[in-house]
Parts: sequence; C-alpha cells; structure tokens
Amino acid sequence: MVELSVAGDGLYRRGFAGDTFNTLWHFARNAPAGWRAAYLTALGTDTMSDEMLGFFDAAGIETDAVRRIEGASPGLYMIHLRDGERSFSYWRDMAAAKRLADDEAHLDRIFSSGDAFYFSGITLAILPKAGRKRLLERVERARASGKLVAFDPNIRPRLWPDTATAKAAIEAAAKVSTLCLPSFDDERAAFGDETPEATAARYHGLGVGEVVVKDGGGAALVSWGDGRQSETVACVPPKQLVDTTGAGDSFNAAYLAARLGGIGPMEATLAGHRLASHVVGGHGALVG
Ligand SMILES: O=C(O)C(=O)C[C@H](O)[C@H](O)CO
Repeated sequence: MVELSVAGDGLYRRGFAGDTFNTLWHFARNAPAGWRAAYLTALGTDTMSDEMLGFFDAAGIETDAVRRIEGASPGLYMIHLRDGERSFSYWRDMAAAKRLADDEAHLDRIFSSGDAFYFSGITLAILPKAGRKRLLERVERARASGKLVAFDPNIRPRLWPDTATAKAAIEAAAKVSTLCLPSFDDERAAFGDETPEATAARYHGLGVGEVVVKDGGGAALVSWGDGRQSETVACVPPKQLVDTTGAGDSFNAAYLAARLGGIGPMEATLAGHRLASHVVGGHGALVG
C-alpha cells in the first residue's frame, strides 16, 4: 500500500508499506547468507505502481512474483498517532493486491520456486473467498514438502465481515503453518485467550510446531518443539516511542532472519525485540 505517515504540522510523508511487505523489507536488510526475498503481490500499471516496483527493487526485493493488472492501482492507508500508538484509515476497496491469488498458474510458479513462505491474516482478509482457498492450498503443499511456513494472524477486525469468518480463516491458516507469530491483544480479543500461554497452546493444538506470542511493548513468549519447550523473553525498551506502526512486522522479520540463519528460538526472539524497539523510534512502518 501507499502509506501516509505523520510528518508534523499537518504534513504527511508518502511511503510504501503493508504488513507482509514491512516484514519482507526488514528481512531483505537482515537476510542470512543464501536467502533472497521476493514478494508475491499484485500492482496496477499506473505511475504509483511503477514507483512502488522501483522501491521494491531498490530494497533488494525480487519483483518477478508481482502481477501487474491493467487499470488497477495500489491501496492507501494513513497513520494516526496518539501518544505514539497508531491507528489507521484505509482506502483499499479497489486495491490490486486483492487479486494476488487470482491466477493459479502464477501461484504455482511462485510456490514451486520458494523455500520459505510468510503470509498474514491481512493477506487472507483482503482476498476473496476463492483466492484465500487457492493460496492456502499452495501453502499446505509447501508445508507438506517440508518448507517453513510462517504466519502472523495480524487480526484487523475492520477487514473482516465478522469475527466468526476471521477466526475460521485464521485457524485454517494456522493448520498449514509451521511457525505462528500472533499478538496477544488481538488473540485475546478474537479468541478470548486469558494468557499468552493459552494463545501458544491453542496454536500448538492446531498443529503449529513453533509459536511466538508478542505482547506490544511487553515480553514475548516463545514456544517450540510442539510446545515441549518455552521461554518468556523480556522486551528491549525503545530509546524513544514515536510510532508503533510496523513493530510486530519488524519483530517477525528479525525472528525469521535469525531462525533461517540457524539461530535458536530464544536468541531469535531477542533479535525480534531489538529490531521492533528500533522501528518504534521513527515514523512509518519502515525505519532503516
Ligand atoms: O493495516 C494494514 O493493512 C497494513 O498493512 C498497514 C500497516 O503497515 C500494518 O498494519 C502495520 O502492521
């Protein structure tokens, strides 16, 4: 999406962001040896889409998997801040990304070439029902062939028609994932979990081997080996709190980069905290 982040005095800065993109952007900057980042999404053929594609390229993100759709354009969101805590306004009804899973042959080509996959509850929320099904079928095959599949439920109630639909889609996604990175506040609101441990147990129960439950600026619970081992890892307090946009996404990027680089779950969680704590010190989702 196009992002409008606060620049002061009623001014907004135009950036590019979106939850999975934020994770990929940070991943590309921190990727372990031998890993490359590619984005499966859809853009239009307008000037904004061209600029966005140039931005991906400059960030070291491969663009082969981007579908270009004649006449379509990207979605847009604006960040509002209250004491550093963000909320969003969206203009995305016609966003090209909603059609990222329309083309089966395209999906098959991308899924056959990737070694690890990452998607989110926002990915699922913006897709039509048929697109969601097509995507999850490919994800399921990737998992069955032993690939890492990471999923952040990133629950945005406004993007779903109702809670029951959101919960069903998130559970279906968790069942085909190997790693889940939920946020406790979202999970408590949607699923009624009383503790981060309950969130982790629920995802392990759906067959997820490794779960990291983030808790805003608090400690994270990491639980691995199908829940046989778990630890609480204290957060890294930020030097300054400016804008929480993208904190969880950057956490996920650092965690994934660490794990794919062979680092253990506890140290990977610490790497996640460190990057998130840096990202909340600047405006917008992408803080270099
Ligand atoms: O809320 C969304 O749909 C976005 O992807 C915008 C933000 O970049 C994202 O929520 C930050 O996590």
